[in-house]
Amino acid sequence: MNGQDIPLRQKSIVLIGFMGVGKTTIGKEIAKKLFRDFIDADQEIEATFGLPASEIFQTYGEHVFRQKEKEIIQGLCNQKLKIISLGGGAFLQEDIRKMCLDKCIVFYLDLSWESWQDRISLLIDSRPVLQGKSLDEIKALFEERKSIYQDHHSTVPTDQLMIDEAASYIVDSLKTAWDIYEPQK
Ligand SMILES: Nc1ncnc2c1ncn2[C@@H]1O[C@H](COP(=O)(O)OP(=O)(O)OP(=O)(O)O)[C@@H](O)[C@H]1O
Ligand SMILES: O=C(O)C1=C[C@@H](O)[C@@H](O)[C@H](O)C1
Ligand SMILES: [Mg+2]
Repeated sequence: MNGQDIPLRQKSIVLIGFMGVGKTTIGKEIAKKLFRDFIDADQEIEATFGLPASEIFQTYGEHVFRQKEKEIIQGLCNQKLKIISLGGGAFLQEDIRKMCLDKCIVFYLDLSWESWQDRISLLIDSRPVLQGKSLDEIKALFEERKSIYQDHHSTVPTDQLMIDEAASYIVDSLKTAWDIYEPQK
């Protein structure tokens, strides 16, 4: 099915952004508020290999992780009414960007470097892409990755928002868009 054949109200919601901006945490809250299922692409990949992402990287290499990531996200994009959190590097792949933008509604969670740094201790052990990097190298990656997130439908400035507030912001903007573009009779 092409994206234009899916009613806006039924399109799955995709969250993108750098590691640790809150895609998984906020995604779960959105799912509760909209009574939809939540799916985390990273967790699906990890379940396929029976290994955490860091061990998939170590054992098979990043390219195997990325290949599986594309397959999994393709399957997820073909499902309606889901809330989907992508891994921070998923939008590096043009095919993934295209699929998500065509079939789903894509929200970019935008967090400043200053706020992101406060979370680093929560992330460093479980995100292979951060391991062995200095703070300057991580900052360079953070800045470089911004360009891949520029393809999206809506931005959520998350710096000043608690988890529940960010989820409400997304739900409210969805409801506004649904009412404008697909008013219920
Ligand atoms: N708006 C927020 N305010 C404060 N803390 C937050 C917020 N959003 C997320 N967090 C915290 O930041 C940490 C990282 O969040 P989360 O795992 O949801 O990020 P992610 O975007 O899914 O990362 P990844 O791409 O690596 O999977 C968690 O400990 C979470 O509780
Ligand atoms: O930013 C990245 O490249 C990654 C982010 C995580 O969500 C995982 O998808 C994996 O650790 C790679
Ligand atoms: Mg996550």
